[in-house]
Amino acid sequence: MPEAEFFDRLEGQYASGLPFVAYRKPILNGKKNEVTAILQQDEQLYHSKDFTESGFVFAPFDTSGKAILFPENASEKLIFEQVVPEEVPAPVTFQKGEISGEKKSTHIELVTKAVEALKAGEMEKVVLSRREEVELKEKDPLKLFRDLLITYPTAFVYCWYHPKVGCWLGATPETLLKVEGNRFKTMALAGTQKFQGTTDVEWGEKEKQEQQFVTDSIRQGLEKAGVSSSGVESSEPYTARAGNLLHLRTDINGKIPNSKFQIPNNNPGSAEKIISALHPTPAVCGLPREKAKEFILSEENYDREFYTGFLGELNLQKNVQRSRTRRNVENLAYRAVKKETDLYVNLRCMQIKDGTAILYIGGGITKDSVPEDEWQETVNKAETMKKVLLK
Ligand SMILES: C=C(O[C@H]1C=CC=C(C(=O)O)[C@@H]1O)C(=O)O
Repeated sequence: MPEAEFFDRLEGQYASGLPFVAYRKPILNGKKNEVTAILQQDEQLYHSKDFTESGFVFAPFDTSGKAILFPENASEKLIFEQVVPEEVPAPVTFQKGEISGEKKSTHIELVTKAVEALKAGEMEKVVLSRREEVELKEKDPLKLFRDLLITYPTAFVYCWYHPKVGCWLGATPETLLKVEGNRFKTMALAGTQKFQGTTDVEWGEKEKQEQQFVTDSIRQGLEKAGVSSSGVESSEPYTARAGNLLHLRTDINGKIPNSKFQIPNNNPGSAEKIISALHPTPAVCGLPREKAKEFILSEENYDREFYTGFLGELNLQKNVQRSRTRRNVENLAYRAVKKETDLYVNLRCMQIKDGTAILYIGGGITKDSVPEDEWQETVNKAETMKKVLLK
């Protein structure tokens, strides 16, 4: 479908107050640039019971909250091929919004309290966050989405809307889980520094340790979910760029080994166990998970809602390129039911409300964290989104 028609349909859906999501997966080696939209045909709020359904899921951080679903069978799907400029545009210079001194001191107090608890051995790591409001010049979320698409080719970029919930936008670097057939992929992402023209950088002990916690805990979680460690492979940690930031990343992938967790095409729901083993990862919550979650819920002083939750395709019918060769015709029955789950952690995101963007930004705290540095890290992360909002 032509790009103009795609966005006309989305504008129409938004103007009619009907739910939709538009998204593009990270572009790898300049290859895949499909932008997809899922347009729900009614304004009902559907929920996923156990991730056995098919559709697009939008889940909150707090697992006691319900995950919202745009069911595949109640939605229309649109696709256009994004033409990506050869050169990614240089980061836009933008006016820095004033951040109040009060915001800074509140965050520093929160981090200081956490460092004390970490030093006392109550937890090993906790991820703490804050919100920041930015007055929007461009108030149309779909225009902001178009800017995000161009600015962040290697992120999962989305714009999600439901009249009963609100509008969220983001460009996240973190995969929660990808399942195709009986293979899965996930990643351990943590540690942050500013990108200054090269990915060839040194990492401090604090960041290395913080990221190792995430890798270890994901592997343990997978094992608890029944995925034996012998079926899991991890890369060495490496530096990955996300906009104006760098993170330490380990890719983890493997085979879902026993028949109980096989994900054959007629049993699309078996991703559930792995989802609950992974979410919320120590990249967004902490370790031990329950202690860190308790600390976050009692000390952060606001509701994260969908920030650090997850979103993406759930058991969604995979797009198949159908050529007319005989072999493909014969394979069609099998191919047409091929399902894919592709979920991302909702980071570098914002909520659009009454002409204002509410940005959500956080960072991992360990006993060695320096509160002033942690504050600066949230300022750097906020820039990722402000680049598009304040240009
Ligand atoms: C919680 C966030 O980032 C996580 C992901 C990558 C690196 C992180 C860090 O260095 O602290 C965080 O764990 C956020 O961006 O709001």
